Amino acid sequence: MASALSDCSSRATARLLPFQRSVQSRVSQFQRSVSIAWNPLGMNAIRSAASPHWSSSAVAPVAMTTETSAKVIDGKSVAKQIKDEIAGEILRMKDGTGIVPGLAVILVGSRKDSQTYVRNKKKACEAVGIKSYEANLPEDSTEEDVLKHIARFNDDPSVHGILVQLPLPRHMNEEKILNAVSIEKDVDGFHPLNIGRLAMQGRDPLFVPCTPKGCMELLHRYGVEIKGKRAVVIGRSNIVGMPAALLLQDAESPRGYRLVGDVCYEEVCTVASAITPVPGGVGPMTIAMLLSNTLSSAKRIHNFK
Ligand SMILES: Nc1nc(=O)c2c([nH]1)NC[C@@H]1CN(c3ccc(C(=O)N[C@@H](CCC(=O)O)C(=O)O)cc3)C=[N+]21
Repeated sequence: MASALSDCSSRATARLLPFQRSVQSRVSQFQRSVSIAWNPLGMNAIRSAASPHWSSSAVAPVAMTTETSAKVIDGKSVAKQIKDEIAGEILRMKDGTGIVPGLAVILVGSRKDSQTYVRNKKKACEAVGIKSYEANLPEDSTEEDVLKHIARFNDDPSVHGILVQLPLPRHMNEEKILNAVSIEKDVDGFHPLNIGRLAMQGRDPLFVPCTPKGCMELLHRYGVEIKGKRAVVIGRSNIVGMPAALLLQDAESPRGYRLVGDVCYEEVCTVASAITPVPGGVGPMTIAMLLSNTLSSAKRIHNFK
């Protein structure tokens, strides 16, 4: 048995061969979103495996002509549940302290996809009671312009999370800009210090990157045990693949690297016990985790338990 998280930023595009009986998942980023597939029980067990952890309302079978088909992990419904929990916590915090969490998003340029993501994040913030702040800078801004906005948000006590929408225009040094975000407000978890801490035993990062965190949360909420399983992560981008691998290792999985390839959803459905769809899988979870990180940040900064 094996599982895989694949990151479509990698060049690997091989299709899963059904006879391998291995589990594949796909974690893509940016324009595409993410799938997780998991086969903890093996193919024969799939149809009879009615684990008590699987909430029937959150699980739907995929229409397939083949004999077996994976449970579809409903990221959208889990994300909604999490957002409801967050909204409750924000009310409690507001009642207790008068403070509401604030998220600042910096968008440079006018990429349509980035504008859509930013709009969706803003809507999600409003829905749970997070105040959102926005800085929209023109494509030809300088690094210094962006750094100035980061510094302003770093110093603004009503802002608890800062997100610099990626990708940045080519003329900018991404590392330099992400480095400037205060580590206490780095709700994306992209600051080198947060990523470094994720890799170190016994030094918890202040924030875990939202997409891999969302994948782990889906596995957790669906009762999928990670300990002792073999996991394959495809792609090692700083924001999805690499932190995903670190989080899975944390769960005491054996270590090792091997390139497997991208996933073919239709084929994987026949061998995996569970898979996340696109849309409605990891994408909505990414946003829910961003809200969760922003809430945790506000709680930490104001010492609200
Ligand atoms: N600093 C930064 N942090 C990010 O977290 C970040 C980023 N930059 N740049 C872009 C990527 C992409 N990303 C997505 C979030 C939600 C969906 C999402 O909710 N997708 C929906 C589909 C939406 C649609 O209808 O197209 C779904 O999968 O169901 C997708 C992609 C966050 N990103």
